[in-house]
Parts: sequence; C-alpha cells; structure tokens
Amino acid sequence: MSKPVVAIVGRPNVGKSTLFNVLAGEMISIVKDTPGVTRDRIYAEVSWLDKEFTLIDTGGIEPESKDVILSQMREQAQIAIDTADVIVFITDVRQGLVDSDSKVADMLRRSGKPVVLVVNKVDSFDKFMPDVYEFYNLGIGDPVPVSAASRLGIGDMLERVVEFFPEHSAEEEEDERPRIAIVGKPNVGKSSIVNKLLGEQRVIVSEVAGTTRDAIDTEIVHDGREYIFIDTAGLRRKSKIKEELERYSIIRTVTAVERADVVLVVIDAEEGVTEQDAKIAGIAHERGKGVIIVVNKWDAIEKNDKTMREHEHRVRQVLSFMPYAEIMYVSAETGQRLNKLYDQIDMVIENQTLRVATGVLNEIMTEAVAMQQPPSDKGKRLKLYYITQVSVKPPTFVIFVNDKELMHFSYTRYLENKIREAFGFKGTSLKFFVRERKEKER
Ligand SMILES: Nc1nc2c(ncn2[C@@H]2O[C@H](COP(=O)(O)OP(=O)(O)OP(=O)(O)O)[C@@H](O)[C@H]2O)c(=O)[nH]1
Ligand SMILES: Nc1nc2c(ncn2[C@@H]2O[C@H](COP(=O)(O)OP(=O)(O)OP(=O)(O)O)[C@@H](O)[C@H]2O)c(=O)[nH]1
Repeated sequence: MSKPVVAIVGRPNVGKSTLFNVLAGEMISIVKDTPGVTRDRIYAEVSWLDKEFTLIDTGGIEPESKDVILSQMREQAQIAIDTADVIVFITDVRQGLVDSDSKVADMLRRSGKPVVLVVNKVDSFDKFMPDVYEFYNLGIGDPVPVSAASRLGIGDMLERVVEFFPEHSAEEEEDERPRIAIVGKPNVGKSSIVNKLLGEQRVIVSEVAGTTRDAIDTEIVHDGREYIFIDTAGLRRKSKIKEELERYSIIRTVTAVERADVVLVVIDAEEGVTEQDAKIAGIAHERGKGVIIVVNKWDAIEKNDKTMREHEHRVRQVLSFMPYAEIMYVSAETGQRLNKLYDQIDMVIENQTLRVATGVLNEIMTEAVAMQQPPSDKGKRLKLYYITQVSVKPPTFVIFVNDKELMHFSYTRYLENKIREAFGFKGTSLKFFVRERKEKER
C-alpha cells in the first residue's frame, strides 16, 4: 500500500525546519542501519493516530534577493504540486502576509491540489489571532494557526492534513499488476533500460491514466504478464543549484519507490558504485521494498575473468545494508541480460509475499537455538519462546522472548540467516519485531 505524500512549502525563515522536526522527530520511525538518507531532512515517515504518511520538505532557499526567493519558491511549489497528495503551505504571522505568499498561493490554487494553509509562530492565540485572519486573503482556505516552536495547534493541523488523504488509494491497490520503480543517479541509463525493454517487446507505450505524479508509468507486457514501470528519469526541472537538484532527485525517488513493489536500483558500471547510489538504494531498503541491483553499461567497460567479481565486491561493500539483493549486469545499449530482469522481478515479488508456516519457523528457531546459545547478560539468559510471521511486503516476523533487552542485534541477524538458508527470500529485506512474554503465560 502506498502512503500519501505531504509536502511542506514556504518562504525562508517561516519555520519549515522547525515544523518538520516536530513532526519527524517525535513520530518518525527510523530504520537504523540505512546510511545517510534519514539524516538530511528531506523526507520523513510520520505516523499520527492511525495514519501514516511521507513528509517531504521541498525547502532550501537561499535568501539572496526578493526575486530569487520568489523564483525558488515557485520551483518548490511546483515540486510539491508534482509529487504530493497534500501541500502544507507555511506562512509566518510575525512577518505577516507577503507578496510572494500571494503569488505562491495563486499557483497552488490553480494546481487543484489540496492545500492546508498554516500560519506559524502563533505562540499565543490570544495575542496573534487577529493577525491570523489576514491570511484568509490568500484565498486558499482557512488558515490554521500553529506554533511549531511551542508545539501548539499541531494536532489540529494534522487533522486537516489527513482529511485530504484518499480513503484508500483504491485504484492502485486493486491493480494487481506489479509496479517496478527504476531509480538511480542521473545518466545511469534509466530511460534507456525502459526504452530497450519496450522496444524488444514491441508493445505500445501507454501512460497509465490517473497518475499526476512526476514519474512516467509505462506498461510493458512480457510473456503475457503486465508490468508497470515507474521511471524517474529525465529531470525536467533544470536548477543551477546542485543541492537543489539532488534534493529534488531524492524526493522523486522517495515518491516513486513508495508506489512500487520492486525497485531496480540502477548503477553505472563505468562510474562504479558511489555513496549517492547507497543513498538511493537506502530509500528502497528503508521501505522494505523488493530490490534488484542493476549494474548497467556493462558493454562499456573492459572485462577480464575477474571484472565481475571485483565489481560485485565493491557493490556489496557500498550497499552492505542489502546483502539480500541480487546484482544483475546488463546493457541497455546491447540489450544484454535485460530479458532476465523479468524472471528476477517475478522472483522478488514472490519472495516479498512469501508466507512461512508458524510450525516450520519454530522448528528453524529451535534448531538455531540448539546450535548457537542465545546471549546472556548478568547471569540472565535470553529465552526464545515462539516465532511467527505476521505480514508480507516485506515479510515481517515477531519473536516472543523472556527479555527484550537480551535480544542482541547480532542474534536477530543470526536467526534471519537461518530463515534465509531455508527459504532464501532473495531480493527482499526481512523485518523482525521482538516482544516480551512472561514465562508463566506459556
Ligand atoms: N516565535 C516563534 N519562532 C519560531 C517558531 N517556529 C520557528 N521559529 C523560529 O523561526 C526561525 C526560522 O525557523 P526555521 O525552522 O529555520 O525556518 P525555515 O522556514 O526552515 O527556514 P529556511 O531554512 O531558511 O527555509 C528560527 O529562528 C525559529 O526558531 C514559532 O512557532 N514561534
Ligand atoms: N555504453 C552504454 N551506454 C549507455 C547504456 N545505457 C545508457 N547509456 C547511455 O547513458 C546516457 C544516459 O542514459 P539515460 O537512459 O538517459 O539515463 P537516465 O538514467 O535515464 O538519465 P536521467 O534522465 O538524467 O535521469 C545516454 O547517453 C545513453 O546512451 C549502456 O548500457 N551502455
């Protein structure tokens, strides 16, 4: 199920970071062993009551001159319009209504996207409420007064935001066709791969209707099965600022990955694997999506009998958090091994939805425990009572133990490896939750 995307837009200094941190900091769920991505404040997973959404900050304006601010704000707003389900437009009660606010409000209104107008820095409702009414002039609905710094009005604001969420993104959920996102740095060959796949199947390109996202959906039929490819290629917006481009490319990756079942992380063989690739791959890993690492432009490098092994070594090193992902060496130019992608995709989807019977899981666990004693601390030894699989996409397991504190990361890893030895689960991460249960309950 894909989560709604909420984007924050606003002038410099209105409190975007503060609000972002309030929302993300308290309610964020961070997956610990992923590099980079969760730290640079571009997006966060937020859950509030029973709702979950991805929050993105389109921000990062350098306040040089008024003209520059307005043009950058327009750019931000456009990114939000392209990628978000709901836009949170933040203004500042202390600066009051500013001309650029009105211009951005016009743009947002014309887009037809749901907008929640937030007036920040209302640290005292008594004192500032009269000034809040001025913001009705923007013509984008009722202003919601908040104070991000003192956490006032945040609940009311979120209530307004979640009201706009689609009941169920019904269309996408009922759609049984596998969705495959193709992500990667600029120029690694994302569009070339889609084009080659299309060309070989000689199927008419159809842009899937009803998507307003900033990615192109293409249907490809292979062996009678329909696949939807979500292509994030072709950065339309050309910004001069490198950080801004990078931010935008991350936002697009997040929103595309969110909608996908399987993610193809494309790496340029000529350039080799980089930290930026790790950042992008981390986005898929964090979300527990199926992953295939696709090393493209394999035709372009000189090879001997060691080349593949050396490449694999590097990729495994830089993407060490996803040892479960298969690596494929392809060429969009010559078409080499591209057809094998479908088998891999099918396999990954199968593994993402694989369910293992509780009895079998417990046999594996009992055997694992017999082979390697669980850790102990201060004379108390970890006891594992029971394991069961609670969900799929990604396969998620709950382990009941006597004391959570004793359940070491490395021991969970060990159990994961045992489960993988038995069932493979290639291409998908596995999630584990550890719960305590009193001994006498058994
Ligand atoms: N009084 C008051 N100040 C706030 C509030 N929220 C944020 N601020 C202050 O406003 C200033 C700007 O906040 P930021 O969160 O950095 O604003 P921003 O919109 O992210 O700014 P840029 O990064 O420049 O785009 C900081 O000094 C904050 O402490 C608030 O609710 N009340
Ligand atoms: N030698 C070789 N070149 C390739 C291959 N795949 C793509 N290229 C070249 O790499 C360049 C970038 O390819 P694109 O498909 O546009 O890359 P992209 O990832 O979609 O790029 P963005 O749109 O910038 O995100 C083009 O010049 C392609 O011809 C390949 O398998 N081998």
